Formats: sequence, structure tokens, C-alpha cells
Amino acid sequence: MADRSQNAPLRLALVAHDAKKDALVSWVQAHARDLTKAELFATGTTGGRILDLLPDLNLTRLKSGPLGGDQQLGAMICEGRLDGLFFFIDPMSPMPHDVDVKALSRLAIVYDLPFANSPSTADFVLRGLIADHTAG
Ligand SMILES: O=C(CO)COP(=O)(O)O
Repeated sequence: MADRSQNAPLRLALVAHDAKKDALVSWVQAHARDLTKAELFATGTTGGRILDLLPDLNLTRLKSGPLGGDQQLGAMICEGRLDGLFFFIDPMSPMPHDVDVKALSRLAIVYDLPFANSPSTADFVLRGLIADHTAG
């Protein structure tokens, strides 16, 4: 994780493809207590779905994924402005913006950013990030 003050909130990105949005929203709801303390960034439609349910979260909505939101998050990764990426990818449907999906995933790997693609992995990644953050 980037070297930051223990008091600074975790900066987490939330993204889900349409078939996975329900799963991500449920996951966010289940972890709302922890996520309330974080600074959240989401692609446009995903962020809207989350804020419909949890309007008090500190969440910044970026462009929709296919309109550049994935690339905005990629830029944030390059600039060291994210501590984790929760990207629930739909492995069953072809995506017209597959290049953006690949680019975002690739940058998460290039920069060794904690990166979760499913609810069970997301549980572990969030727990690890919080433990690491608390340990300072
Ligand atoms: O397509 C996405 C990620 O590749 C997600 O974008 P939306 O949250 O705008 O649907």
C-alpha cells in the first residue's frame, strides 16, 4: 500500500459489470460499516447503484466504464491514488469495451494493487487492507 498516514482513509475502487452489479451492491451492503470509513471511487453506473442503497457513503462517481471510467481508475492506479480495486468482472459475456477491462486489470497487476474479482476474494482483500492500515 502507498505510504500514507494511518489516519488517512483507505481509497478503494468499486466496479462491476451489469451481471455482477447485484453481487457487488450486496457485498458493499454487507461491509457498509467498514466502507463508511473509506474514500470510495466507482464507475458511473456501479456508483449510482451503490449510492441508491447507501447514499451516505463517501463515494465519487466517475464516468461509466465503457465511456472512460475504467481508464480514469487506471490513471488513479498509475498515480498511486488507490489502495485497492474491487472489480467484479462478468466472465460470461463479451464486452464491447473489453480493451478497457483488460487495461484496468493489467494496471492493477503492473502496480501490484490488491485486486478482488469476486465476493469471497473481496472479503479477504478488504480484511487484509484494514489490518494493514490499522497496523500503520
Ligand atoms: O463497465 C464497467 C467496467 O468495465 C462498469 O461501468 P459502469 O459501472 O458504468 O457500468
